[in-house]
Amino acid sequence: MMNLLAPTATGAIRAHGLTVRRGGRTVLRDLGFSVPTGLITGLLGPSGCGKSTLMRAITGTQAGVGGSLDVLGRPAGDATLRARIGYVTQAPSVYDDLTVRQNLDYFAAVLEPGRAHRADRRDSVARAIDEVGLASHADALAGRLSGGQRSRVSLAVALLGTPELLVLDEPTVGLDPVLRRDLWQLLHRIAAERAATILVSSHVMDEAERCDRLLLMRDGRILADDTPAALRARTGTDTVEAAFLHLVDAPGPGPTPTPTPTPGPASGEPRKSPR
Ligand SMILES: Nc1ncnc2c1ncn2[C@@H]1O[C@H](COP(=O)(O)OP(=O)(O)OP(=O)(O)O)[C@@H](O)[C@H]1O
Repeated sequence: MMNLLAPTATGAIRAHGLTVRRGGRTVLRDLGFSVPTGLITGLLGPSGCGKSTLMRAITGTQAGVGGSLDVLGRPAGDATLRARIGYVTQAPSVYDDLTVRQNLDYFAAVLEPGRAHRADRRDSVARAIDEVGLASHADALAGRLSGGQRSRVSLAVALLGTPELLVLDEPTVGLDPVLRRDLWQLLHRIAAERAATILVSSHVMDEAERCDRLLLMRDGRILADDTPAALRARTGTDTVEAAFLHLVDAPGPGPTPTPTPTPGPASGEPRKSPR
């Protein structure tokens, strides 16, 4: 049986010897990893470890990138990838003086301009608003929404155009525990219903348990590329946070950055669990 939780040769993102220099410093160093298609991969690590830089490299918005980085079968930054990736940055651009629907209409028109696409745009805006649960707020000004609702507007913008890959930079920052849980449930629904690959960053280790796979980062390097269960088992710990600390304290050159194949859904970690 195919192992759904292990990276495959046709992973959505594949990096080899990936290095990024910013401001004269090497901030990502010789990264090698694979992000499997159709799963939620969490990119976790302390503030400043390089999560946003890696996401920028993946979305083709970062200069100074060396090594090999393939996204959806194309080199990162390739023009054909623009419509295939939805990217929500840490400072998402939502216009406060527009309604939710007007915000989405605007971004839809940028993505798919022209009168000929008007009906498509209307459908894709309606679908995105519905998917993020904002149908009842579609005509509310974005500036009057709560933090959780605003982050769902950003997510809806990223869903326009039916992207195959969603890259979300710390979408749960500033949300209370209930809103965080709701957003994770929404991400799992989107991954399942759209068969999309989601790469989501967080510096909150307890969010790791909500991911199908994890890339743990520290100081510009990948510490581990595994499932939460395999990480806990490999390090003999009860939580991903403890596993992370175990890896940080490990003597020598540290754990191998290459992915460890792990048991699939049949062995105890379901593909989609209620989160
Ligand atoms: N514009 C920049 N020029 C030079 N160095 C930068 C720039 N932006 C970030 N850096 C450096 O790159 C490193 C990685 O930063 P990055 O923002 O990718 O980390 P992060 O893990 O996303 O942090 P956070 O969780 O706080 O957002 C840090 O050492 C940071 O100081």
